[in-house]
Amino acid sequence: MAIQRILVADDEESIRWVLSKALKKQGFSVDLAEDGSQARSLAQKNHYDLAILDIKMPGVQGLDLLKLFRAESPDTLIIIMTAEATMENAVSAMKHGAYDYLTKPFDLTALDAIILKAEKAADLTGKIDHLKEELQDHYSVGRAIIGNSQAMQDIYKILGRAAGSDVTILVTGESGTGKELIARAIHVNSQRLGKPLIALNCAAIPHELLETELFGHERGAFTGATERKIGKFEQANGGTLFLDEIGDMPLELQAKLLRVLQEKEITRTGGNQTIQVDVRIVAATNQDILSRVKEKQFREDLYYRLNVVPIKMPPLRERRDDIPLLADFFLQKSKQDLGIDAMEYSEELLELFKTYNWPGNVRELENNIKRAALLSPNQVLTPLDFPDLLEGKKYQRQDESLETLVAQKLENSLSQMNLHEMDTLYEMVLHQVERPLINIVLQKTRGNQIKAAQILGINRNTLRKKIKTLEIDVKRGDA
Ligand SMILES: Nc1ncnc2c1ncn2[C@@H]1O[C@H](COP(=O)(O)OP(=O)(O)OP(=O)(O)O)[C@@H](O)[C@H]1O
Repeated sequence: MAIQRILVADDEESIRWVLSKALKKQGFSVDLAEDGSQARSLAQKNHYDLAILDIKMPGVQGLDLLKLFRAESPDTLIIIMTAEATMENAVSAMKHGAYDYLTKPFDLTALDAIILKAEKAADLTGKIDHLKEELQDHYSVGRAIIGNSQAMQDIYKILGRAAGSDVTILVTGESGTGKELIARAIHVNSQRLGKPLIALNCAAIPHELLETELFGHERGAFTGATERKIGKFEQANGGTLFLDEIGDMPLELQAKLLRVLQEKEITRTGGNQTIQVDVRIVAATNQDILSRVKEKQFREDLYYRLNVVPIKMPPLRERRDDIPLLADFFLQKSKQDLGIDAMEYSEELLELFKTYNWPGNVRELENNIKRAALLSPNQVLTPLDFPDLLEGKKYQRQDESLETLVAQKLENSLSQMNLHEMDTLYEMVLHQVERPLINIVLQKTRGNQIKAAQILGINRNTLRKKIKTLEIDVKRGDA
């Protein structure tokens, strides 16, 4: 990751002008903000490799911007500009994670020296990130596929036969049946292991951006293309490209994809150079792709080009034999993640698992088990720990719902208070709910705040603030 895009925020026009000129001359792309609020909205829209922020600005101050960057874009390097070289300023900037600071007035050689140092740091960070990704890739690409049912064994056979060659594979099946897992297994079992496995979800990206996402673009290819972008095809060169939800690809792009697959070369948008690519394609869809072909929404020629080897993932309800194995696997995983030793299923629950319909397939089973392991105070999990499944089966006992329990408790407590004398009731009640909630989750995660924030679905910083204001003892996990 070299430095390409820089944000300069200063309310003095002359400083903006000098910095912008000097930085652009060195080939950087530069955005300017004349106050803190403008800087903040630019930072929310774009990613900056480096931000040079004045410490004192109207609107949001430089140090607050610095904190914002640290929280939302931690890899952006920050240089703070201060008018006076007071120690408080410098210390405060560095303490909050600034990369360096400049004292005004500065000459451009001081700026050059800092930029050069920052470039080296960015380069190093890029290398470390790359190594981390490689390591992560190595350990996560080959995630275990669980299942011994006949249906899964048939799939393993096809996988074994087809993975080693470069044939294109089309994986179909309902959502949550493990299509992405299969794509990873294909990559891991091919000669392309060690090369990139790049995934693109065609449904998650707006149609108009999909083309440049796949093939990249040159700088200046269209308004807003301030930098060259390398597309997924080039990123996957030598490896595998997993095109998820291929059924959602717009027709014009299908034609282009077909050409690329035949010619094995791409052209970046706005460019005229053809680039050779050696990429193995695994595509997946949860739609009935043949009906899309009949409706002329999916090109027949592309369908045949992708569907050289079809793999159809069976829904979980059609391979119920695998349910106990999967349930065990996910419970072990949750116990490990949460640091719990003892927890098991009741017979009744296993029966419910086997008879439930699982419209969300393996993903639904996995998520339900994770949630129950986290929230249940019991060592033996029963159907009551799985309200979603009971709701699905329509025999949930209303009086067990959390809301009803809280309402009863609240009514009891409030009846013993003189409400007319209260002035912070709302806050007091919220604290009393928040404190035990955060405590329980912290206990389950053994004080790991990153995991706890993830489980609660709140920002790490928000959790940190709450721990402070609610005076929760993190080590012990109680107040
Ligand atoms: N056989 C399996 N063994 C272990 N875990 C599985 C299995 N099948 C699916 N999973 C897990 O279920 C979750 C969903 O799987 P995956 O994302 O591969 O499904 P998908 O079919 O690609 O879903 P979607 O169509 O919604 O993208 C993942 O967390 C995955 O690890």
